[in-house]
Amino acid sequence: MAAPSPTTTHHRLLLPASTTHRRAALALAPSALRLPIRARTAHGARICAAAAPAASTASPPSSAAVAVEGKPTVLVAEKLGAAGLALLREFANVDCSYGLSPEELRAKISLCDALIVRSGTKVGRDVFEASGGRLRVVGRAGVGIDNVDLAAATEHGCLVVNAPTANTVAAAEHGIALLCGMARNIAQADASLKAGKWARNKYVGVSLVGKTLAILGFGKVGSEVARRAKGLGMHVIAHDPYASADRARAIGVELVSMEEAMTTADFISLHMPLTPATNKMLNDETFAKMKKGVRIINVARGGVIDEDALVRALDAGIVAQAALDVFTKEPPAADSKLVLHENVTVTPHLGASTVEAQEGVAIEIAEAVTGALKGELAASAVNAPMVPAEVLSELAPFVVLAEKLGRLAVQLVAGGGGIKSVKVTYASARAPDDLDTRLLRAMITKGVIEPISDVFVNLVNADFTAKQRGIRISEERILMDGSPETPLDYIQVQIANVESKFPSAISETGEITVEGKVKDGVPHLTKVGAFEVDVSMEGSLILCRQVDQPGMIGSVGSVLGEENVNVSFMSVGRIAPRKRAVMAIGVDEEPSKATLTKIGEIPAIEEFVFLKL
Ligand SMILES: NC(=O)c1ccc[n+]([C@@H]2O[C@H](COP(=O)([O-])OP(=O)(O)OC[C@H]3O[C@@H](n4cnc5c(N)ncnc54)[C@H](O)[C@@H]3O)[C@@H](O)[C@H]2O)c1
Ligand SMILES: O=C(O)[C@H](O)COP(=O)(O)O
Repeated sequence: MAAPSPTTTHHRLLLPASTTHRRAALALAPSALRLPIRARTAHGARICAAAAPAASTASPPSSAAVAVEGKPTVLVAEKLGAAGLALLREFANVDCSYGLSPEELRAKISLCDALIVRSGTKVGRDVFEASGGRLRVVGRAGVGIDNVDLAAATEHGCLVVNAPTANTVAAAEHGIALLCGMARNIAQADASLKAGKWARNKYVGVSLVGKTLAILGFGKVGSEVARRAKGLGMHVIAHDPYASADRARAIGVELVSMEEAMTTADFISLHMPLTPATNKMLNDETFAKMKKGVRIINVARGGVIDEDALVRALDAGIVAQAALDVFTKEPPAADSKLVLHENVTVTPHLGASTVEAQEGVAIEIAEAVTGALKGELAASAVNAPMVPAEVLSELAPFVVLAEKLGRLAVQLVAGGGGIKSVKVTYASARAPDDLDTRLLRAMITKGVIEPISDVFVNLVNADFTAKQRGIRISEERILMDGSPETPLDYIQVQIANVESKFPSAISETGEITVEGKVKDGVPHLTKVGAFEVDVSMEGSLILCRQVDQPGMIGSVGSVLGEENVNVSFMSVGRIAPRKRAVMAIGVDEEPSKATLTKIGEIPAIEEFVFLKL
């Protein structure tokens, strides 16, 4: 007979919480998904689950203005609009500390639940390490997240959200301003006149009408620039490997190859993110292909241009002029040849800097950060899978089932450290491409890993954590007959190549197997090994394998009754009458070791296990 081995588990939250607040968090606990969602779908945004408790008790930084006990602490490291700050203050202790050195940021961060930055603060691995696990959300008040180490954030289970829409128009307007200003030498002529000169012949410009503008990166800003340039009478083409040709056509823009963009454009405007693939995308080789006298505008990121190569192209006359808002190093060196070049117009990263955009960005990021801290769903998560709101809402009960099945399966393993392979089977009448299982997989992973480790698993770090522990999570679909209205018929979780402390949980094919369904919105355990049972998955569970004979329910029930342990449900699954059976008993209270030993001593009971759901 297997020795009783109660497994103690804590229901943890999707995002790390301070230990002292786990109790508060429990109130939120099905928590992982609190619906309805603060809808951002008006922007066409998709939504991803992130959850956490609303509070943390660690002392807030001394500089937080009114530090209220029990509220989370948000460090705002760069200037943020007043409306956003007001929203944050309704919910959190807000510490506005602008211009921190990297050392100061590292020193403060372990006292903060969330950090809000713009492009001027580098949030590297050192910051996540220094946070000691407390930092749960990084909010980028703007679009570009190249200053945040996303891999490190993910590894630390920290959600990164941005404000992707509020500064689009401002950036596009700045791009157009630079385009027009450069074509007519506005900045140079202004400086010349202020220096006492009247140089009418020197500053003859070029016209825009009829000229070809190539937009590289046809996303939000790129397409707004295109619309405006069309209004100026320009012929607009765009290169973007991921953009839809239909969307481009709808605004009269032709999508072309990089080669065609390089060789035909009179003006080139850059609007792609800085990634390893776009780093130094304009370089000696690409400048050599351009039309002589091309003009370049960059309001994206400095790093997408090889700046030394641009100086060479300007000196060689390949590039007639450049207008730059962004630089590889910001601020650039005072003696930067590029900045000081007479054919270059510069602004100090002002693309997003309009009053309207900054208020919008501040509100957008404050909503995203407070929502994530409250355990709501982040529409603008950048390091977690995005799941559409409607999908989340229908999957919500299956998410709870998924975590409980994972939690149950791992407790059945005799010594959990050796788990290498978890197989999940989803039985559904839906076509495979009509069922998004990423969230379910993350929750099963959470259920499997948390009881056997100290790590917090959430939607952000589930896949990473499983990989790091050498656990392969594989998924399989079974196509059922029936109505595709319900997303899933059942979920099965199997753990292969392990021994079980309840050997009856091992199926004919050799894996620990548990299966469950959602009935009336409640998760039910419907199969253990080869035995069919039907118990709702709440509280704790005793599984017994016994000889199927009369009086077993009464015998176990009376042992539990002697200790005043309330039985909430019972179900018996048997292979055949009077042969082996598995009895699943739900209990409201945790029985003492002595009581569990007494159950084990009932003669017909061959093995049993106590499990926490
Ligand atoms: N100067 C500023 O103050 C300012 C303000 C806002 C945005 N930005 C920057 O502008 C850029 C664009 O912002 P957005 O909001 O339009 O982003 P976005 O994600 O909507 O658009 C970026 C586009 O670039 C495309 N792209 C990716 N790789 C590419 C490649 N190799 N070649 C061509 N296209 C590629 C993507 O498919 C996408 O369509 C970002 O770098 C952002 O940080 C700067
Ligand atoms: O990526 C962005 O949103 C822009 O570059 C704006 O950056 P900022 O918030 O530092 O102005």
